[in-house]
Amino acid sequence: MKDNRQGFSLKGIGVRLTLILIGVMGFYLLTTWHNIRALQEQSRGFSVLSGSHFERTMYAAELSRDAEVIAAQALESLMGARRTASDIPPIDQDLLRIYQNVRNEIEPASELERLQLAELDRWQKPYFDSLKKLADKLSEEQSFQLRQQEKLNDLLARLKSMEQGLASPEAIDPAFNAYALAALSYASLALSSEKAGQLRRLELSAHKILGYLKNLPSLSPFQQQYLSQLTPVVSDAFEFRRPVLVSQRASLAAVRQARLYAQKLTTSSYNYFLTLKKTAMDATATYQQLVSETFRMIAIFSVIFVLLMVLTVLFIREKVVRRLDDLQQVMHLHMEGKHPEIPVDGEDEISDMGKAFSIFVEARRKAEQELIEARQEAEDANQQLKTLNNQLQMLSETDTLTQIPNRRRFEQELQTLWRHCTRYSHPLCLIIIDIDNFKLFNDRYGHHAGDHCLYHVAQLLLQEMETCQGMLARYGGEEFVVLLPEMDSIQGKNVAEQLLSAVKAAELKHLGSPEGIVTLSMGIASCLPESGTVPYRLLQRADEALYRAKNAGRARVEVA
Ligand SMILES: Nc1nc2c(ncn2[C@@H]2O[C@H](COP(=O)(O)OP(=O)(O)OP(=O)(O)O)[C@@H](O)[C@H]2O)c(=O)[nH]1
Repeated sequence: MKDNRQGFSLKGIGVRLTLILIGVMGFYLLTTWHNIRALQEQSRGFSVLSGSHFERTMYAAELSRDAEVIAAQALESLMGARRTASDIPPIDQDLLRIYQNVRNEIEPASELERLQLAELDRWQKPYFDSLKKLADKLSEEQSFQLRQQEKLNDLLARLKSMEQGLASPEAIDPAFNAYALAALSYASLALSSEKAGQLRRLELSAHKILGYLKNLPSLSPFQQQYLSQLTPVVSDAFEFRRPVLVSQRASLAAVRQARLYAQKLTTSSYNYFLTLKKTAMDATATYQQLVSETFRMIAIFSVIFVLLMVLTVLFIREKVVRRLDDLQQVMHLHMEGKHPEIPVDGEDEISDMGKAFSIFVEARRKAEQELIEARQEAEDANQQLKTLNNQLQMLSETDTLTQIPNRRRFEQELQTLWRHCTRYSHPLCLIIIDIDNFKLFNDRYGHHAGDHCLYHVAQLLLQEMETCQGMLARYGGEEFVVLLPEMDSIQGKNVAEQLLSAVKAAELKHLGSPEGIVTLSMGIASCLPESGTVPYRLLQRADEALYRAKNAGRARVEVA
């Protein structure tokens, strides 16, 4: 059995639609996969950004802040040391530890970061060493100040005592008193002096006054004793202040050193912070770019997807639905008997349907054509049969020799006219015609000539009968008969005379006849047929009339 199913072909509408749908679905899966990957990439980037860049940036910020706090605390310590010897806050060891912990958390992520962390580490040790040195210095200064406090109190008491000494009754020289008071003032100013140069200038001034007082010409015993006490007090004041200034200068230098390192450290950590911040900003920009790219791709894919779907719908509408509608319409029109052109374009299932329908229509058209032709042939055969039947009928009712109705036909017509005239009470006239001396004609001219004569006479009679309504037939042998419906004997006789004259006028040669030509004898009879009667009597009467015409000499008409 033949398998009519089509194999795999790209021209098939089903295969094409399937491929299109697979393509659209594949595109959809591809774009979805791409978007998922992009989102995963963005998610990972964002995790790195938040988990690494921002964390390390925060560490860098903490580092910078810790360095600043430690530096500020060191300054605070210094200020406290200058205010009072008992009020020096210690440098917070926790901050140092925290700073170190934060630093340990940071690992460089690039060459630039590594260099910046190296710079940070470069200043880290000197900075903390300087802080330690500062702390030691401040501690040392604290103990130094505690030791100096007693000396200071003693010195202040001695200065006060010397000042009070000038108010005794023995201090009567105002100039001496003024110079001594000036020397005491310089000594007092030395105790609050902040700079070594200033201290030296005050000391020079004080020693100049003391030299002047010693060189006075007439010093009283009181004045000599007072001067011997004043000179060590003034010298002690300057000797006391000098180490204090040295100690303060050393502390200040330690603070400046710590401050310098702090500045270096904070600058390094701030630079590192700026680098990490830039890295984080770059990562954020990259992330934003990825997001923008994803949105752009999604928008492009969506537009392409929508376009593909629209094209698919248009393709289905144009290549399937419209063609199916057209084919359906054409099929309906064919079913209604119209014959529009069947669409068979393409090589897919629909065009195959059109071709199959076209083959069916063509087969049907051929079948109908064959049916029509068969019908036509049948009709032709029928017509032919009818003609043959008619011819047969004619032959069966026509005399072969004379080509006029034979006796059988005559008798049928006689029965018909008999009934007709009976019904309508019309007369019916009958003429029997006999060729005179025909035996002699045969004998003289031969039977064949006799046949020809019979034919000739019949045709002459037939020709004459065209002018009147009636029927001519060969009754048998050389006898003819004429039926004249609705005619009486008189009218019948006129017709008979007319027939007689016509044959006579033809002058058919018959040397056996007294007149030398073919003549006719006729017997006429007519009647009003009645119901229940038969025409036999009418025939008999016409025959009797013919007999009389023969006996009367032939070539004449006799009426019954
Ligand atoms: N040639 C030919 N002769 C026929 C035909 N039928 C009859 N006859 C002849 O017609 C003749 C009739 O002769 P008859 O009956 O004696 O009559 P007749 O000779 O005509 O004499 P009347 O009738 O008395 O005038 C016969 O000789 C028949 O042979 C026919 O079909 N052909």
